[in-house]
Amino acid sequence: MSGLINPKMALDRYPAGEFKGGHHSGPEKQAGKIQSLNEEERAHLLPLLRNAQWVEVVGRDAIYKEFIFKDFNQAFGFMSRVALQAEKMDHHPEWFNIYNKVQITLSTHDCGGLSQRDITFATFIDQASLM
Ligand SMILES: C[C@H](O)[C@H](O)[C@H]1CNC2=NC(N)=NC(=O)C2=N1
Repeated sequence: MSGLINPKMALDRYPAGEFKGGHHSGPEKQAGKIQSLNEEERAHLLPLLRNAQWVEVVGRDAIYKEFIFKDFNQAFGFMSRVALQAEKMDHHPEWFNIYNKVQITLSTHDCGGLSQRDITFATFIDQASLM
């Protein structure tokens, strides 16, 4: 699938929790509360996501992408990889699966919108869809 997020580019620019040039140690570190992405971060990161076929959800600060696999087995293998990573990150997708199709929406409930975690997770999800 062309245009996948280049994980290096996305994470180099904003490794999870560290935003160079920000006013604080990192968007997620302020007072332990996760911060939603600011305008500057969005300006840099959202084009990368759009390039990888993620779309912004209308009426919600969230991103969405649909994945289609050869069959259910492949789809479920993908979902298993994503589920394990979700547990590892303590960051979970909103998703729907019908046979070989997996629809994923990402947003951070703790801040009511997109955070760096969603970017990091989307990058992982794109990689996991290639395996
Ligand atoms: C208690 C638990 O750590 C929190 O509820 C975690 C779990 N997984 C999560 N997943 C997502 N997408 N957003 C969150 O804010 C979130 N918070």
